[in-house]
This record gives sequence, C-alpha cells and structure tokens, in this order.
Amino acid sequence: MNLFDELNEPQRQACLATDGPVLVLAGAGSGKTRTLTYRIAHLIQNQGVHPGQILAFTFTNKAAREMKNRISVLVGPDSRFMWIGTFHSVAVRILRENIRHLGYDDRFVVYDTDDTRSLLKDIVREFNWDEKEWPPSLFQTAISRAKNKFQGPKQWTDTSFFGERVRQVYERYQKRLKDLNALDFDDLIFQTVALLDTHPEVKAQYQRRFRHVLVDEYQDTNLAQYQMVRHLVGPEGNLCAVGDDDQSIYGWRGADMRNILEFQRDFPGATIVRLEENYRSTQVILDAANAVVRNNRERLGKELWTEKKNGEKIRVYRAPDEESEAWYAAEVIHEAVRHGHKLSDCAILYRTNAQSRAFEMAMSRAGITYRLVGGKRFYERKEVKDVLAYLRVVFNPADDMSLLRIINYPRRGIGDVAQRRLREYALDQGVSLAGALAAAGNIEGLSAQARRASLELSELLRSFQAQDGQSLADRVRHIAEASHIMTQLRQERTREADDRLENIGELISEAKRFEDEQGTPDLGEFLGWVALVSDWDETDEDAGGVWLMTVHSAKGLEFPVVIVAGLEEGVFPHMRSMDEGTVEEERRLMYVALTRAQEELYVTYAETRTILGRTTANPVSRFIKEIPEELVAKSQRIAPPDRALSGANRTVEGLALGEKVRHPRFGWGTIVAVRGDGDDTEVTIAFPGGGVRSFLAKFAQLTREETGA
Ligand SMILES: Nc1ncnc2c1ncn2[C@@H]1O[C@H](COP(=O)(O)OP(=O)(O)OP(=O)(O)O)[C@@H](O)[C@H]1O
Ligand SMILES: [Mg+2]
Repeated sequence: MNLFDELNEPQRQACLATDGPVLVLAGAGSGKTRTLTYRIAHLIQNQGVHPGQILAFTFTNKAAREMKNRISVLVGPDSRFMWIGTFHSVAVRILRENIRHLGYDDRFVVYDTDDTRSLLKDIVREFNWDEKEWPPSLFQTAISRAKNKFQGPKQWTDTSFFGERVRQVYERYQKRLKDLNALDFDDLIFQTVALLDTHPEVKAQYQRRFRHVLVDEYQDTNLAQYQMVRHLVGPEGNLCAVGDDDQSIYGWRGADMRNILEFQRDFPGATIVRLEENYRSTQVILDAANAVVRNNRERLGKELWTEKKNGEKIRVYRAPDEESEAWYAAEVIHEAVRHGHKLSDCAILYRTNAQSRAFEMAMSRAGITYRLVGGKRFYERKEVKDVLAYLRVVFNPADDMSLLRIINYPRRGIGDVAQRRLREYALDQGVSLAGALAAAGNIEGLSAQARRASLELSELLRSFQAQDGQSLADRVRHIAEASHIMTQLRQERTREADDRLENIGELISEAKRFEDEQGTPDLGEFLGWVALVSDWDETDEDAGGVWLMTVHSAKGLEFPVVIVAGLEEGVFPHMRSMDEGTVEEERRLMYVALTRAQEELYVTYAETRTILGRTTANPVSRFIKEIPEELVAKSQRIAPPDRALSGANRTVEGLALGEKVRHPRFGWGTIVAVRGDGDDTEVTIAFPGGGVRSFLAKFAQLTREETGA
C-alpha cells in the first residue's frame, strides 16, 4: 500500500520534509495527528530509520497507545522499539536510566497530588505556621507553577511576605523529596530538563539515539516541556511539531502559546505547513466553531473548510434545570440510536467534572449504558493507596511518607508518641524511618509494645523485599495478606469493607495485567506505571456506552454525535476565567468542544442549576450567542422533557408483576419486581436475552402491550 494515497498534498509535504524542523499549524480535524502518524511510518518504511530512533510525544497515554497501534499496523512488530508516550512517561524512562547523576537513587517513586499534599502539610507543621491560614494547596499550586516555568527554589524571585514563605516551603519540600527519593509530577519534567541541562554527555547520548522527535498537541506544552524537547532534538534538528493555537487549553497548567510563536526562532529554517481541509465535521459544525473562535483576539487566524457541504443544523436546547438538561441528553441519545448510531458514537461534554452527576443519573434511569472518563480514580481509593504504600516502602525504603501511612495500619501498637519518637531518632541519626524501625531495640522512650511492633514491622518489610523476582501479582497478594490488611477488612463484614476487598482484588489483577502486557515483574516499573495512569486508562474502552467527559478530556477525539452541555455564564465560560481575564482560553475550549462533532451537534444550557446545594440562575453563555443564528435549527426540542415525563407517568400507573411492557431501548420484557410508589416506583424487568434491569418507572418511558409501541 502506498502511504501517501491516504494523505492530501500539504499533509504529504509535512511527511516528506524529513530533514530539519517542521511545524504543522492547523485547525481541528485537519489531520494533524494522522500526518504525524504517517510521517513516522514513512520514516521507518521508506527512509530506513530504525523504530528505536523515534521519539514521539502525545498528550495522553490513550493517544500514545492508539498511535503505536496504528503504526504497528503500517510497519509491523518492530514498532515496539519506538518511544511514544506522554512527556511524563518519557521523563520517567530517561530518569530511571540517569537520575543517579542528580544524586537520586534510580529506585525513586512518583508522588501524586495526595502524597505531596501530606508532605506539604508536614512541612507547614514543622514551620509552626497556622495550617488553616497556610493550607498545603496554596503551596502546591505555587510550586507547580514555578516548576512548569523551570524555576527552582534558587530562581525564586517573589520577595513579598507570601513569596518568601513559598520560597521557604519550596526549598524544604525539594530537600525532603530528595531524602525520600521521591519526585512529584512536575519534577519528572523539571529534573529531566535539569539533567539534560547539566550533563552534556547524557544529552548527547539521547540526541544520538533519537534521530527524529515528534510532538502532537504542541500548543499545550509548557516551558519546561518545551525545554525538554529542545534538549532532545539533535543537531540535525529533526523535529516535527503539530498544533493548533486555537486549541490551547492548558494555560492554567503553564502551557504557553509562545512556544508556537518562538518555534521559528529556536529552529531556524523550519518548514511551516498549514492544513485547511477538515475531514471530521460538516460545514455547519465548522462554521459554528469558526464563528465562535473568531471572537478571540490572540490568535494566528485560520479558517477551515470541508467537502461535507451539507449537514444537520445545530440544535440548541434550553432546559429549566440541570436534571431536565440531562434528561434531554438521554432523549437525544435514544433518538440517535433509533437512527442507527451506536451508543459509543455519542459523547456528552461538559466543563467541570461536577456536572457529570446529573448525566450519570439520567443515563442510569433511562437504561443507557455510559462510560465516565475521570471522576474518583481507582488508584486514589484509600485501600488501594494503603497496599501501594506497602509496595512503595518495599521498593524504596527511603520513602518515609508512605511508611508513615502504614506504620500503624493495620493497628499494631505504634501510636503517635512512638511515631514521633521514631521520627526524632531518624532525624538525629540521619537515617530513614525504616532505618529507625530496624533500630527500635536501641531507641529510648519507646514502650515495650511499640518497640516490639516496630521490630516486627521492620522484619515484615524485609521479608517482602526478599521476594524480589517472584510474580508481581503474587507479591501484591502476599503483601495485602501478610500485612493483615485483607484479614482486617474481612473481619469487618460490612458492605464497604467488601467493596474495599474487591478493589484490592482488582489491584492484584492489575498487577497481573501489567506483568502480562509489559513482560516484566519489576515492582519499580509497576509503581511508575501506576503513578502515571490517567483517567483514560481506567476507562474500559471495549465496554461500549455513551461517553461522559470534560471538554479537556475530549481533546484530539471525535464522535458522530456530540452534546455540549452547561452553556451558562459562570459555568462555561467558567466563573474563574471571568475573574482572571482568561475568557479567551474558555472560548478555545468551546472551539475544542464543538469541533469534536462529526455529524450532529447539540448545545444545551439550564435556566437554573444547583451546584453544591446552591441553586443559581445564570444567563445563557456568550458562546451560544456567538453561533450564527442561521446555523441553529428552528425547532429546538426533540420532545419537551415535561411531556416525556408525564407521558411516561401515564403508562406506568398500576404496574403489575408479570405484566408485559416495552422499553424504548431494550424492547419487550416482563415485570419481575415493583418497589416503592409514586415518583419513586422502581420496576425490575426481565428482557428475553437482554438480562434483568431496574428502572425508575417515572423515567423509563415504558409502554403497555395494549397501547403498542
Ligand atoms: N487525507 C485524509 N483523508 C481522509 N481522512 C482524513 C485525512 N486526513 C485526516 N483524516 C481523518 O480526519 C479525522 C481528523 O484527523 P485528525 O484526528 O488527525 O485531526 P487533528 O488535526 O489531529 O484534529 P485535532 O485538532 O482535533 O487533534 C480523522 O478521522 C482522520 O482519519
Ligand atoms: Mg489531533
């Protein structure tokens, strides 16, 4: 097959320009990611570049996986030698190979935001500052900002009272992290850049290794990431970056559009390619997206066109409240399915995660399977973190923070007093907390009980370490058992404890999956992988169902049917952006949202919305007003939700066991249970071949046999 038959002229040009820097600057859906993928295939297939010489950055692990799969189809199994990943995962690989040059041990662990928050809390306590006045999140944000700009504590410039305190905390925090042999997320990039900055021989080694560097979603790289790219690109300057200034939506995380503007300065002689044909959406959708984003002043300016001239008009729906909005979404989806779409063709996009609740509820009630991207993450659950804390200490005995988490969990008689004593000893002697445990026999001021328990724990951890080399899943299982975490949960005999046990079981399965897929039982690799698991990796993509996610998560994706919800001033654009003067970034976010749609686009808003128990009435979003009227369908409702509800109500009166009813999605079934009454009536229906499902009768749109469908 000729690769280039599947590309248009400018896309081909971007693939063929393999000597020197290339910047592809183009709007949504114009084939930037596709071009990048084909360029890699072209390099391997036609230019004799070895897959191991290719380094590509994507914005999510999911995108990396997809790109890898795509390329392996084009070039075969050797593609496994390519380095394709997020900035963070590439950084972990580089640091594991080289971090010793920076005085860390290569068995470092990665701290998530929870872990760093406890560490910061600890530090504030050490300084004896009021924790209410100086919450850890304050420092977390400030330190993260600094790292994204590649500013260490030494480069700190803010000398105000507040700034001075941040500097103090920042300095102590970095020192503590190093003692703990831990890195936070931002450190991964920061330390990689520091490493490449100060170790020319390491830098040269990577530059020789990677002859071609590629970056997707280039508009969302921050300064530190940009510097990482610059260091890794060799003297030949073979860098291909693709991006869209109109889709820059991570300013809050330090993404800097100037990276695009400065590309030409940093990589002189760069070929600039523009793509203008969009292959994703209908002209109506593009016109709407173009019209909205045109209201931004800070942009390079470009327009998109498509050959898909026709297209359904956009439907705008005004709901009385967020529940009706969600119910409307459910109707849209039923309708789409009736017209032959799969559930997985449909996506509901919203501005903040908190908005998902109403949609989840409506989907469950309407019997629509859905997949939520984001939300409470598996790896953030307490019991999972407890077992992981054991694993981390086993892997990296210097990790005092993780040891503190489990030093007395399950309870073993090392109380607060004993813990304080052990920490004092560790500090005095310059050893880790694990070292103090081992020396408990000689530490004064410990009760006999605490002393015995400390020594036992120390011995237990040592026995866990001795299992290096066994299967990972077995190790995780053994640790969860021998630590008595499982025993304790089993004894509780509550539903919650059962859930927790199940989650630990899931963690063990994850360890097995990791081992099977990555082909290594290495605990460190597993922990590194866990730390970088993103919302997407926790979504079962094969499961089917409507997608629920934030607009940020939808970056780079496309769906035939898209519902963009919550278009109210204060929600989208978000309140904070109005205070901080970043409405243009919100508008880019709206542009991203609209351009995810391939065929049908729905935009909804609610007249009143209850957030955190407070009901507010917000005016309709300016972004809706920016969509030209001629692109919006006149009839704005598929079916008014109130009528749908009352209609459903009528049909369910007096539901009886054994009665045959019809559900709009699952078809005919038999009622096997009825619970509750009035609006709360819940019916359970057995569908022949479709299983048994429960619905709130009020919402289920059931019809009776005699009335027909
Ligand atoms: N030359 C082409 N011929 C046919 N289809 C194409 C062509 N180029 C791109 N496409 C298709 O158009 C869609 C959008 O492409 P792609 O996702 O690469 O765009 P993008 O510019 O990366 O979008 P985004 O800005 O949203 O990340 C994909 O379904 C892709 O397969
Ligand atoms: Mg893309």
